[in-house]
Amino acid sequence: MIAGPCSAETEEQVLAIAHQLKETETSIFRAGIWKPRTRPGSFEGVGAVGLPWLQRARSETGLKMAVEVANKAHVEEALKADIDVLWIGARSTVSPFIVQEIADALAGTDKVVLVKNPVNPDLSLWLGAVERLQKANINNLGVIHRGFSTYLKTKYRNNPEWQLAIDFQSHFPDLPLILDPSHMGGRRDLIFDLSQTGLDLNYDGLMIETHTDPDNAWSDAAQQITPAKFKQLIAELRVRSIDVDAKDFKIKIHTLRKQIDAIDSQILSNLGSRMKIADEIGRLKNDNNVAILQMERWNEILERMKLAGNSQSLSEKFITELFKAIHQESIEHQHTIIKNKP
Ligand SMILES: O=C(O)C(=O)C[C@]1(C(=O)O)C=C[C@@H](O)C=C1
Repeated sequence: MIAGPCSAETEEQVLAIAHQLKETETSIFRAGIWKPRTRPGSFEGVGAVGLPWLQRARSETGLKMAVEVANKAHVEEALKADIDVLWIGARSTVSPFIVQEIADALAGTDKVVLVKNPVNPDLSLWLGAVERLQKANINNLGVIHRGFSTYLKTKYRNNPEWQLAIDFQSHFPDLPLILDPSHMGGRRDLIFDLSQTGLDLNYDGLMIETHTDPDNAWSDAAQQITPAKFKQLIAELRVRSIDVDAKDFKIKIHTLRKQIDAIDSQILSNLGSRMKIADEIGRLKNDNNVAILQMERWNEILERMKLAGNSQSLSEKFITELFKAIHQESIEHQHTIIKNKP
């Protein structure tokens, strides 16, 4: 559990929050000292003067201290202050130059370094940042999933894109994966559900912004909660185990998974049959000099499937993505046919 204010504001604020969090499940206290803000003019952090506040909070509470670092100077200051955990923010992870600068400044450290996902949903940037740190011989690594920018309007400040984090994990299965529901949701009322989803997906930890007076926080007021609310939220969360030994569970899940395997094979075989028909249409189009893309027909299929999906409790988003992928594959098949048989 990592908790603490978005920003360190005053020494009193840091100490008050840390003392309240000491009575909770928190093991690491977070506080932004240098705050990268999208636009100039808002509070950009107290800077290095806040580091002694964190040192005092650590000696009074025993909590480990975490700050964000965004360049070489920040790393040097944070290491000098013996901060325990340093995290690289989403706006830094997008920049290989900055990540390299931070990695060089941290080279060989045994401090814990956490890498937030890049602002945009680009898996390679996230992987690349971790690789740069590993190359600099930094071995106490972890990652933080805080969601991604999107031009689509969603209820989240940063869209979760859960699959991207799962893809990340398949590349680095041993790195601790932490969820940041505060930045993902951007709203207090979304923190619980996001946290529970994280635990259901077997995340290793949570980073939650907490403040003694959230409404008057100097940054990100809408997404912070009081230490008391944090304590209650943690108590209500259900931590899942990856597996249980219960015989009944094992038998039931085995049977259900067999059913899924059979249905998956059926889906694949149906897709293969559909593609064979698309190939035939491709040959017909080629013989008659007809264009591959048939917008009207494609729209008709999509609308019909969305309606049918609805009655099977399948979301419009899922149906659209599924059929777009099928249509794309069909078009690629027809291209291959036309290329090979002019
Ligand atoms: O109906 C066609 O013309 C097809 O080639 C089939 C199909 C499809 O896969 O459904 C593929 C491409 C067209 O844009 C429309 C539909």
